[in-house]
Amino acid sequence: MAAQRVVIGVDSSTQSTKALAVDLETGAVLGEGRAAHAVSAGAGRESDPEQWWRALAEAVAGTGWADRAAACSIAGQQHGLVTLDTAGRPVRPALLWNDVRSAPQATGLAAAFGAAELARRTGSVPTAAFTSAKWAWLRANEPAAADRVTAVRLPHDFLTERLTGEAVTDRGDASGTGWWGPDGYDQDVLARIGLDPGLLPQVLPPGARAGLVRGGMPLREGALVATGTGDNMAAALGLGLTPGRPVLSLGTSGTVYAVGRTRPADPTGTVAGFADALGGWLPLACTLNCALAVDRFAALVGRDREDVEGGGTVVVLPYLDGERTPDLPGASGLVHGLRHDTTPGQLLQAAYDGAAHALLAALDDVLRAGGENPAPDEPLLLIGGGARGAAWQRTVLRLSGRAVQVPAARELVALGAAAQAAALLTGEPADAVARRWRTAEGRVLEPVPRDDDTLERITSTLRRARALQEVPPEGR
Ligand SMILES: Nc1ncnc2c1ncn2[C@@H]1O[C@H](COP(=O)(O)OP(=O)(O)O)[C@@H](O)[C@H]1O
Ligand SMILES: O=C(CO)[C@@H](O)[C@H](O)COP(=O)(O)O
Repeated sequence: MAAQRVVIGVDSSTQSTKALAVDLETGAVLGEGRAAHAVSAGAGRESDPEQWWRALAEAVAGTGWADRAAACSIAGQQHGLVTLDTAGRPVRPALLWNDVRSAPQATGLAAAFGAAELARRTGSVPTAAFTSAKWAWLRANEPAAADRVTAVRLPHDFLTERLTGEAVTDRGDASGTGWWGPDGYDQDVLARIGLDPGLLPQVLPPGARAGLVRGGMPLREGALVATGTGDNMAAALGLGLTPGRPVLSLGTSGTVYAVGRTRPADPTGTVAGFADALGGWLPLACTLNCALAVDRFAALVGRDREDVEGGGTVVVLPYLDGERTPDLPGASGLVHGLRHDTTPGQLLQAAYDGAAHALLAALDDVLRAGGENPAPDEPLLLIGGGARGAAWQRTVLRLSGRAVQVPAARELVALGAAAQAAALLTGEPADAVARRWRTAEGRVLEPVPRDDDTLERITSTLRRARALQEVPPEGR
């Protein structure tokens, strides 16, 4: 009865699709598949949703269980604007979470409603990342394309709908649109950006079934499909996260978050007030430049990513994609404090430090926004591609001053999706499935004294460099 025992979880994230086939009882990973995505360069960040669909087929085939799994679920990068025509085909490439061209539209929305009022309504003050700003950008810059749109989806909704034929989403990913609040879609925000609510998917309750896999699909016909969710919400499920336990995720984006018991509404916009994929909240701060930006910096200085050196006073703000935390969408990379004796290894270490700085600074705000008390003794869970790197681990230990736990399980977003799929079969909450699978277990790295001098040097450089960084983003 193999079909009863195995579920597939998918992470369709910025750089790739990753799929895991997981044993329902034990959580053992039975097979893995992966396929890369292309992201546009230049002023914007776009990807073709058809490419995600092909990558999904390749990744699930790679698990070896696509034709036998009993249930599946798809998690995806948050916020992306997927626009479809009457045939369900993309009208244009998706505008991704790290496309900063929509910054003026985000500012316009905050000005129209008031930042505090938007935080009260939708949980968040929108930045360029939010789908509401992206739709407003499309309306302003490509009105003919916007007029052809008959359905608006998030990346994971698009893939779930292709599999099932059902136009549905979940509260976690919906909370990153900027047009969803506790009472459902916010009609005033939608009216302001000129988006017909009839174009949006239905928000299903936590634990609901999205539908069944249709015939002719890359997964077994009739397999159950869970709602899926945003990648950060899925990782929270995948860790079996309980309230107040902080997570730092080092991927293309850097994120810091914790499950909260109270609904966040940070009027400063540093903490996004997301919902989780269950009934709670997931306050989160996100940077645009994390592991990918540091790797790019390593290539620039001609070093392997682990080839770092301590010492020196150079500061790097690695804002290669603009930045979201702090909200400087037009910012660019900046090196300050170079001396004759600065080494390439010190420059690279400074890039790690500059990438970690804002995330760690936001950690306590994230906890407070969810109604939790900061608990400095609680080990920080470290996940995402960067969590495997020794230089990243040492950087986080040194700049946080706290213990760090690195789960042995690697693909926590895909595991969270798998837990959501498993929950459809067993009736358990998805986070309880993940705790039963012991997914968060892993090495705990002992704390070291916090390097306050480095943190202060970065804070001070950031403050003095504001005139250079507070510029409009390139592009329309
Ligand atoms: N062993 C490693 N050590 C340090 N960094 C790594 C390692 N493997 C991957 N990375 C970094 O992780 C990034 C991918 O992270 P991941 O969380 O998979 O990305 P995504 O944002 O697409 O979800 C890569 O761009 C790379 O910078
Ligand atoms: O925008 C956010 C969170 O608000 C990002 O975290 C995206 O969800 C993309 O994630 P990765 O592809 O880097 O995992």
